[in-house]
Amino acid sequence: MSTWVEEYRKKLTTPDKAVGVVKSGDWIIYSYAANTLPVLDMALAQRTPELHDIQLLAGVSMRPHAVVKADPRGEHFTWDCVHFSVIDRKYYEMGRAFYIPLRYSEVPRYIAENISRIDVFMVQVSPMDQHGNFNFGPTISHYPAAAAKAKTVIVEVNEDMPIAHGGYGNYIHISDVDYIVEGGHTGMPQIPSALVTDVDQKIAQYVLDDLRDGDCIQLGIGAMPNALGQMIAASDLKDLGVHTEMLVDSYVDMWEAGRISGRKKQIDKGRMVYTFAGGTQKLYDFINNNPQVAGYPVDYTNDRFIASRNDNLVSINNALEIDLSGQVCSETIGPRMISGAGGQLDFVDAAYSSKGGRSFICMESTFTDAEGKKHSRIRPLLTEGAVVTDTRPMVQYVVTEHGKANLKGATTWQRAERLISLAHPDFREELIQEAEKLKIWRKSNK
Ligand SMILES: CC(=O)SCCNC(=O)CCNC(=O)[C@H](O)C(C)(C)COP(=O)(O)OP(=O)(O)OC[C@H]1O[C@@H](n2cnc3c(N)ncnc32)[C@H](O)[C@@H]1OP(=O)(O)O
Ligand SMILES: CCCC(=O)O
Repeated sequence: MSTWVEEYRKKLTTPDKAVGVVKSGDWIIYSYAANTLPVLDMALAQRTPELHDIQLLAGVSMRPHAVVKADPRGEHFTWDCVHFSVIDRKYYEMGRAFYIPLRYSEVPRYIAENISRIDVFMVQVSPMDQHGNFNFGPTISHYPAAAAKAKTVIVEVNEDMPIAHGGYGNYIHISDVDYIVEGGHTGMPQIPSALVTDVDQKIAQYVLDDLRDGDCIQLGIGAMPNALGQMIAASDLKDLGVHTEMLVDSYVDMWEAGRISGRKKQIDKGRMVYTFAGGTQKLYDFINNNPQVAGYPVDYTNDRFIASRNDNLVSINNALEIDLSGQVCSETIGPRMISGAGGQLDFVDAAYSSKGGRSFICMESTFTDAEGKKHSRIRPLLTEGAVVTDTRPMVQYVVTEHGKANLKGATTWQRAERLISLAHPDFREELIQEAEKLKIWRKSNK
């Protein structure tokens, strides 16, 4: 019997016993995204009445949580998110979730330096290999930092979790684990690609027109990046590379269509680099035992100095609104949280820092509210309470279904002119009047 099998037996316990280590006042990190924990979460929820003032650091939830259901008023567990998924956004609307404003690249450092202690790290992993390693599967993110900081590490084994190859940090060794819980076949969360509209396709076409053979791409989340992925798959682009934060289904389409080779990358040549993967079974099957993909901690993927070592890095992300000076908001509607800063600014910065690189911030020019009223996403000023995700000196290309504009180095009047040309025609006159009041409209334009 190998040493690791013996150690496995010693550390194997039931979910109830494992969560028995939690005490009132503890700080806990829950693994997230496709590693959202079903079994340990259920066991912890059963202890709700006896536990108080527990901080749960989580976010990007891809399954609902029993601890939130068991404590709808947040009297026992506080839900602190590094980023909101649709599920976390629902918790926030219930008054149950809080946000930690951070660039995603900083999360490991925040754990190492800015949290005084982590009492427990609970993480979903794949079954142990013969060397005593548990693979983190589709999400590496901040898990190595969490494991290094936590006083107690509990792994929940999911028999269905893919084994993902990585650069480093994609495994935790049994010697660094305190308790093992066997979750059985708990499946993988299935996140279907967002439905693509004609507007998404028009926006994606403007970006596609700018892509060149050998570019190294980062696609954000949502329908437009998904549309672009499908359009790249159908194009004749070749030798694309991938250095991204999130891996989604459309990368599999691009790979299968022969668009991605990674041959022109300066680092991680030939490999698709990411920090978390979320999509359908097609994606989880693709990453399983595939040496062509490499999962890394987020302070590698999203670090501007590392990412920008790849020439021609092209970042393509979505935003919610932009003001006429070029400040981009991608995370709130006024003061209402929608998602988070995530890795947007990391990649806007990295792409521009890369030789030949470019960054694209994309948005539909309008938003239609529940009453059917259209609002321009290009606004004189950001909605009161909105936060700035990308400051105006950082922003390069902005794209809507009405065109594409480069804001780098543009004066305030050029920004106003270029952005108004991207606005929906119904709003252009009103925007010009507001630009005049803001003293960013040239008299010679009249
Ligand atoms: C994982 C990665 O993305 S890696 C890329 C780097 N990270 C980032 O870019 C992080 C910041 N960006 C993001 O979070 C996203 O790209 C977003 C939020 C800007 C856009 O994401 P999408 O999924 O395309 O947004 P979507 O159009 O579905 O809008 C999200 C929500 O905001 C609401 N919303 C959007 N615009 C408005 C508006 N002007 N007024 C009111 N509500 C609005 C939508 O109704 C939706 O709400 P719901 O889910 O409750 O129905
Ligand atoms: C976890 C961060 C997700 C994002 O960048 O959108």
